[in-house]
Amino acid sequence: MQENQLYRKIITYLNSLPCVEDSDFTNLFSGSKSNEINLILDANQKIVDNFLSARVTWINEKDEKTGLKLFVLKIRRNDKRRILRPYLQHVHAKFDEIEQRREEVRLFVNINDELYGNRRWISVPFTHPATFDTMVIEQDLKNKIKADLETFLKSKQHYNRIARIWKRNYLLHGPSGTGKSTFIAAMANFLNYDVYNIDLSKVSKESDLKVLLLQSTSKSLIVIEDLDSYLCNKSATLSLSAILNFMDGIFSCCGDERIMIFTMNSKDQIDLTVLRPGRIDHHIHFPLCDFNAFKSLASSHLGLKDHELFPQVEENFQTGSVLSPAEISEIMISNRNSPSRALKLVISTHQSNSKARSSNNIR
Ligand SMILES: Nc1ncnc2c1ncn2[C@@H]1O[C@H](COP(=O)(O)OP(=O)(O)OP(=O)(O)O)[C@@H](O)[C@H]1O
Repeated sequence: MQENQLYRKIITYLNSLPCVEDSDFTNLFSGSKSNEINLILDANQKIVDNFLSARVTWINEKDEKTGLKLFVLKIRRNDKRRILRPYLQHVHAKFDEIEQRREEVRLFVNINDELYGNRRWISVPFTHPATFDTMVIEQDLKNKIKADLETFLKSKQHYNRIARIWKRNYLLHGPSGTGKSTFIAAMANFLNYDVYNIDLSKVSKESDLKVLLLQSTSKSLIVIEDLDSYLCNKSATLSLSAILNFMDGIFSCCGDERIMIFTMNSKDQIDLTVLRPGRIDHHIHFPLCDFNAFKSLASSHLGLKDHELFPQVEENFQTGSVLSPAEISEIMISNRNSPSRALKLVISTHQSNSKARSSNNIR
């Protein structure tokens, strides 16, 4: 069942009121910063608000039979006509203000558990430190992506005018360990968007996929990782048409200002209908490490701008790229106290991977 967005807005609004501290039972939760404590309204509590000199009462209830949580709103009969609509508009506006101010990005994962009732997502604060600055990708490409995202953010009217849904779909493709997941984190931090990460193995039918979209919010990244392995898996439960509908069907238009991101190790085996514009608007390739990428990693991980072993590393890289940034990064992290050892290991790993690759090619 779809989560009632108005319910979410009202909870957020009420939890922001100073009078939440006056209720008899309030839950205390630690916030994303170490010294932050948030008060969250408990069940069956009454909150009294004032609006345009009228008293407004909210009671937080739970329906015993259905388990549904609901709010009862009480306004005096004489005030109702005068304040009901403006008051609800006020709640909407305050909610938008709170969302704008909210710095915390959250990571949502889909669940398939009766315990959570109708909820399809659970979330935790998203604290991944990646930024575009820390990513090792070509500077030109980085600038293009940032510009594309900035244009997207300012394009609400443009999308409206051309009758298109305000969303953009990205495909990140490249071998394992080249930074696709890290890039998603950098994108979320750049946009300050929540991340909804869909695990398709927990989705058994197309309607569940639609509910997941309906229960996600605007200003979000909707992510499906390793889509190629799902599409090539003969025992996958969702059909190709379910995935195509998800990518740009009618349900993908609920909520706007969204970015969908799909990752693949390779798009070679993928049906072209998956990749057509609208389903994928922007393709970004994540390659294995070349010498320039290696130098960026050496600078950020080892503080090296140059080293006597650099020419030898460069010579190795000229024979082709066989190491991912993840592999090089790991070598550098484990040997950060000895840059020379780190570089020697990069060279020897590169050589052994190259040998393994060419003997595989011969066979
Ligand atoms: N281009 C990159 N820039 C900076 N760090 C990178 C890059 N690529 C990989 N890394 C580092 O390597 C690790 C693994 O990267 P990541 O998980 O993003 O790769 P991936 O492409 O998503 O891999 P997979 O396809 O296996 O999921 C991360 O800790 C990340 O910091």
